[in-house]
Amino acid sequence: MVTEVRPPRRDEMAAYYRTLPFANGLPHWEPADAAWHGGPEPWPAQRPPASAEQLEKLAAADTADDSFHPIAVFVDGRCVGGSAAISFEVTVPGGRSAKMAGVTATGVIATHRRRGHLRRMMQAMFAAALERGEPLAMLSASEGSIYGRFGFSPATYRTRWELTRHEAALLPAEPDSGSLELIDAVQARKAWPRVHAGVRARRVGELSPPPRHWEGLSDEAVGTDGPLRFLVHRDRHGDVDGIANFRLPWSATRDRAGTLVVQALEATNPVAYRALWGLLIDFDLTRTVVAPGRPRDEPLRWMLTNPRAMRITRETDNLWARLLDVPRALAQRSYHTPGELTFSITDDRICPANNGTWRVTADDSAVTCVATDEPADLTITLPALSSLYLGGMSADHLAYAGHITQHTDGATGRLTRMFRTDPEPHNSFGF
Ligand SMILES: CC(=O)SCCNC(=O)CCNC(=O)[C@H](O)C(C)(C)COP(=O)(O)OP(=O)(O)OC[C@H]1O[C@@H](n2cnc3c(N)ncnc32)[C@H](O)[C@@H]1OP(=O)(O)O
Repeated sequence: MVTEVRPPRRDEMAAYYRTLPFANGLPHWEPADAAWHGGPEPWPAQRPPASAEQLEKLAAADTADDSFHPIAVFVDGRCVGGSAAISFEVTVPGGRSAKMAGVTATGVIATHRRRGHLRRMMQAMFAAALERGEPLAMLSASEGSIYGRFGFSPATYRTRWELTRHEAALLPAEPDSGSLELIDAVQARKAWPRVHAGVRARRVGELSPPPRHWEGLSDEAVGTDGPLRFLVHRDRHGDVDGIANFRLPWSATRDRAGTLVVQALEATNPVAYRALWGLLIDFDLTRTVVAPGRPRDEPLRWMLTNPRAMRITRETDNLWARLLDVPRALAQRSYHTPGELTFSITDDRICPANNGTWRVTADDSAVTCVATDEPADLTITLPALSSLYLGGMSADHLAYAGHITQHTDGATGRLTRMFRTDPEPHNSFGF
């Protein structure tokens, strides 16, 4: 038996896609419409297996895309598993962009599972990412028990919240000198990249949009979800500084009728943000507003006369991070308070160059992370350091759970103060 792990050739792309759940018509693990978006269907319709034409179209698009790096496992020449890394940039604390390998579309066919094929693909993807100069990898996990063993750990969270229209009103604020406008999908495809670029520059965890990311925006209705509608805010000069995508799904049942689903909302300043929400939470003929995929620390809460009107109805991990090159990744971000910290990593079996003792030094002008022979202030597991990287997780809690062992008094507190970011990291779309 000959096992090969390598990128699929162009003529092998259809076989590669067929190892992935989506191409086989297998159910998505997340009942997106029901659980996240509040749509009227209890479960999204089963998708049929992708047709040969669809796979061919996908192969043409993916092979033309330089940021898409597929990997596959072949056993005796037959493709039995696949995955891919997408080259992204992610905003890290301090506002710089770090190169990142986004691992996605992973599957091993049922007859070949638990033989180490995913492990082989991960190793190959990590090595290729390091060669491309990407010091970290990220993914969203289908099952929470799979990816910790590869060094991944939650780094951002997302929530779904609901609000009852008659319970919610905005606190008074200065009059808005800008304006709101409903636009169509063609205009939205132009407006989104500008607003997103402004938001991404300032939001830790936000990703660079992949090629063709905004092309999917359309005015057409999808099933009972109703068409996507687009609302923009313009500042007093007429420039778009905020945008929202929302739906008013049709429903046969009275308790679900009148729901407005905000699928995305971004603004580059609080005035635009407030104005967009102001209209959406008080939209005629609606009763409930549902917002999926939002940050845990949504500022809207603090703009309401009754903060309790906004109820979190779901929360889950979003991006899982994995540092591939610890010193390089840590030197790319900045730190909340200046300081110096020495820490050891001993548990990285896949990227053993990360094992050792490192000293990170941050002052107002520069950050360094170098190997050192000095005694370590603390020992931290690679997944825990990966969780802390974007600054949204609690070092105290990770220490409490045994992922950090302190050797010098006060070292965990220093880690907390240096690594923390405010607001929490968030990514507005996945991959
Ligand atoms: C980032 C994304 O793309 S999320 C989408 C992931 N894909 C899916 O969930 C589709 C359905 N699942 C599958 O196709 C496969 O089960 C995969 C891809 C998740 C795993 O592939 P496999 O080839 O079986 O994994 P592999 O044999 O390399 O397993 C490596 C380790 O992970 C463990 N593992 C793999 N899958 C799972 C799982 N679903 N739950 C718990 N542990 C798992 C194995 O037990 C093994 O553990 P060990 O290192 O302690 O021995």
